[in-house]
Amino acid sequence: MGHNCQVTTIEFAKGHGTGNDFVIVPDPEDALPLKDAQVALMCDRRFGIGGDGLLRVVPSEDPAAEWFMDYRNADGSIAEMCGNGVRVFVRYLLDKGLAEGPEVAVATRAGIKTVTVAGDELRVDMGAAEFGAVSQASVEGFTWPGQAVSMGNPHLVCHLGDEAELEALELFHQPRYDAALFPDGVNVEFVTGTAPHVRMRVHERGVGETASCGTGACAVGAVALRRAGLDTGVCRVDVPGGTLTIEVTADTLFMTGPAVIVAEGAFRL
Ligand SMILES: N[C@@H](CCC[C@H](N)C(=O)O)C(=O)O
Repeated sequence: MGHNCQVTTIEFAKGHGTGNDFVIVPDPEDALPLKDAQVALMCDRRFGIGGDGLLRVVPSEDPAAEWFMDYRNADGSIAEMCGNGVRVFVRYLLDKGLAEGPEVAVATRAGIKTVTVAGDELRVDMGAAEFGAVSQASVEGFTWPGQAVSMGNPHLVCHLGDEAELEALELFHQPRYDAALFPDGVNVEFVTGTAPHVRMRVHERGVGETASCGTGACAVGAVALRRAGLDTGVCRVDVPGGTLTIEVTADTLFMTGPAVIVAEGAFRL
């Protein structure tokens, strides 16, 4: 890559949702099956474009949706779902005239997600949070109990004592977790506050600490409501990059938040 004269250029856009940023690669012919190393290079903040993940826009094989979101983490690994990513994906489709609002169905590895334009923001039917075992996570010798939650992808939601503890947390490295419970890795959220308003930081599988994680905020909102004794309700989740609103209903969970496209270009691979 980059050492011979043959240069391939790849059209891309760049977008973010509450600071969780993505390289978007339109691939309407499904002709660019990017290798892990190529994804990692494009997501590299010094040697590439920079992003927490990559969203390849490819035709869907499911008749219920026109487009499939091929989501990859910054290290090139595949994840089942990305909540901020799906809003950014739909913002891109709408901007490019590849889909018509106000409701857009997107195929993902975690099934079809319906995204609805809600003023300046986008609201996603994420499907119900699935609660798993109680486990724990450790950072620098400190251990907190955590609740396993699946939003299609795996999460471990840990409640901390106070804001100072959350601020002081060192999330440069992957927190330690029970590898038997999460054989494919896990996204770990650290939370303070109680529903209807909580704050979180997150260490994402395949990425590191990010400014936001949509599926993580869904897991955190669902756990916060349950801890408050509520089966349904609304919880505001503040992340370092902004705010997401989580609504739990009797049979599903909605996430509402911003999605912005900030740049377009051609990457020389
Ligand atoms: N940032 C995403 C989650 C991306 C996938 C995650 N890192 C995983 O490996 O499961 C979101 O907004 O949900």
